[in-house]
Amino acid sequence: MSDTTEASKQPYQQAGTTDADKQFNQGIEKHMTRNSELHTLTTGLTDLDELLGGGLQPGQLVLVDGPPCIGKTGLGVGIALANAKEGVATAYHSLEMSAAQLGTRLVASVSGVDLSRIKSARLSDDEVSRFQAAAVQLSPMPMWFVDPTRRTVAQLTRDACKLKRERGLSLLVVDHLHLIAEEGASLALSLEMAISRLKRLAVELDICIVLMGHLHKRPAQLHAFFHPHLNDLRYQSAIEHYPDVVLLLHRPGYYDPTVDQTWANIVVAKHRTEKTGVVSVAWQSACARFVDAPPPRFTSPHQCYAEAAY
Ligand SMILES: Nc1ncnc2c1ncn2[C@@H]1O[C@H](COP(=O)(O)OP(=O)(O)OP(=O)(O)O)[C@@H](O)[C@H]1O
Repeated sequence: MSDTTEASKQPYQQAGTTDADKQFNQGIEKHMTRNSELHTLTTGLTDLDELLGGGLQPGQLVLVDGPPCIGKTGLGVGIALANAKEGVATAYHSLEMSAAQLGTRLVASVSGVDLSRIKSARLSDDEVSRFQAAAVQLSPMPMWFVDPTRRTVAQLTRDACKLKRERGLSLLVVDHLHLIAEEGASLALSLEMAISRLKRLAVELDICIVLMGHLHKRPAQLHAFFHPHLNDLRYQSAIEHYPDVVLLLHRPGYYDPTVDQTWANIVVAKHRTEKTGVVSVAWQSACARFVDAPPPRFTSPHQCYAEAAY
């Protein structure tokens, strides 16, 4: 008798009995085991970690966006430091700063010493000891700076694979997207290709990639009073498809000198598996870092509206 019974000819089968169902159930079990083994990566910011469902995950591409000098590098350095401190193998690929400049940013971020005072070498005794303590804290951390002359995704991929193989890389910060060149492609195509390839790299190496971008297109006059949204970014199709998480930086004081200059918000504008929302943090300009902060005190009705409007 052939196996073409009535049941096997049905175009559908009872839920839970098909091969696809079995594969689905096995997939869920595997996913749950994997999740319990996953090492969540911190952002270094308590409320942000909470909103992100515990933090960032291996395999994720995280896009951090905002206008020039809003603090993208500050956030990237903070995420890299917070994880390297925990022993997470971390690489920082800055395409805009030398290793020495990046080193200065790291020391300022750890010590809280004013960046301009470090650069001018005019430090008080207290600052010298904080600087030295930060350097001692930094030296054993598993953090690598990637050669800033490596400017294509292919070069970046080779370096990341090597670091994964030799050092167990878990976190890669790429600062920033616009400086990655894809030869022979238009800017739009080059950026979309870079975003998609970095997503693939994150999955293939099972690492978290934090990518800084500047894809904002919103008119500046609105920025002080409203949080940025996902649809304020260019290259929507790439943004919709590839990053797992999109963080938008917003500092009302960036646009309006009359408001509290430390007040900053991080908008989780996209998250593939968690809810979106906004967290308030504090921006410390002198050492270019974000730190945890209590909820902001509203100093004008416009600022209240910015909170309520998201
Ligand atoms: N030497 C310094 N002294 C004082 N503030 C500084 C110094 N260096 C940086 N900052 C602060 O850090 C801000 C820039 O932060 P950051 O470099 O993280 O921004 P960004 O968004 O990464 O900039 P870009 O778009 O140029 O990459 C400046 O606007 C300033 O507030």
